[in-house]
Amino acid sequence: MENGHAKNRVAVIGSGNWGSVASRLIASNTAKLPSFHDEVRMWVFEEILPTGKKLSESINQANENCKYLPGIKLGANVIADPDLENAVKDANMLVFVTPHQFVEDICKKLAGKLRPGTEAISLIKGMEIAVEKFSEATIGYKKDKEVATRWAKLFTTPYFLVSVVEDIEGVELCGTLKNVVAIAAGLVDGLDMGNNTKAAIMRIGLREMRAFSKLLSPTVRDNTFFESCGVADLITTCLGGRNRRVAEAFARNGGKRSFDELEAEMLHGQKLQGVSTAKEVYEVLTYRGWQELFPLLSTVHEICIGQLPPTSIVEYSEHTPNLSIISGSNAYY
Ligand SMILES: NC(=O)C1=CN([C@@H]2O[C@H](COP(=O)(O)OP(=O)(O)OC[C@H]3O[C@@H](n4cnc5c(N)ncnc54)[C@H](O)[C@@H]3O)[C@@H](O)[C@H]2O)C=CC1
Ligand SMILES: O=C(CO)COP(=O)(O)O
Repeated sequence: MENGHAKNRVAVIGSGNWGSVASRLIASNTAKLPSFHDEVRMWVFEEILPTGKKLSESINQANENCKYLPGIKLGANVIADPDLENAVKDANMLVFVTPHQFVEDICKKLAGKLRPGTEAISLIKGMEIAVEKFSEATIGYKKDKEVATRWAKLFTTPYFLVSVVEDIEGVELCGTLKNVVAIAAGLVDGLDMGNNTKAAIMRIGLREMRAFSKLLSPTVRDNTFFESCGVADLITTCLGGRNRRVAEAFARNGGKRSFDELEAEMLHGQKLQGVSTAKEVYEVLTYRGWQELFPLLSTVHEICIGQLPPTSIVEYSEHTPNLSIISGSNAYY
């Protein structure tokens, strides 16, 4: 018996690429661990496939998400459920893993529908784990290490190492901000600027991530940026992620085709997070008067909305008066 329940029941809210991978990973553990019910309910945002079949039915029949994670069996104990309320009604552990733009609406629908004492985690990390290549992740927690450890147990496998860090805000902000830097890295790729430029962009991006996080939330720890959720996730996403790939196409098209158009064409229903995150970050920068402190984060948004050309990603330094801060000794950098 853990956290007051006879057995923990897990529901995964989301069934995209990472949502499907997470469900598979979790289900492989719930099937083995006596403190968990075997079944993992996976809420599916219902879609009709080109065959005319419902996505949720297709997943349950094939034990595979043919749209978002084709070719990978999820495990017989993963049950796709298009009814959000039904998917969570028996669960005491919720795993949120939808694109962030949908979370508010989902939370409104869940208000008042959860069992008392229900715990939740938000997934922020991305790697090639569906095919069981070695990777790792970080769980951020506040005070209660026992809760964090229970979540870590749910995710850890021999090929997926999970560490816990007492810094929720730092872990969250790492996962959020690296998607903006990934857009910058993709632009550099699309401009054929080469590895040195890309490495410089990643380095400046990491410094801006850390500085922005610490300004926003002074409890954020430096060490968090050296965990898997920090530098490792930044590297993987800048080398191979969806944000990087679509940004590369955006730059190759000279900014003439919008991110929305390229996302729809290239990702087939998967969602970019970096473009909307850049906008949200920009709003904070503008509101707080921090724009000049964060030239990279600001420039990414201005490029995404067509205010600046893609080439500005390597030019902002020339007309940004505060850039010296980045290489200087500013307390935040
Ligand atoms: N794919 C990856 O490697 C990783 C992704 N993440 C994060 O996890 C979150 C989810 O990403 P993925 O699972 O990759 O999703 P995805 O981008 O592969 O798929 C999009 C998902 O959104 C759903 N959707 C579309 N419209 C919706 C609506 N109106 N309401 C609710 N859902 C809707 C789709 O049905 C689909 O499940 C994102 O924030 C992403 O950044 C985190 C780590 C790794
Ligand atoms: O980690 C990820 C999202 O947070 C995956 O990155 P991409 O969406 O760029 O593939």
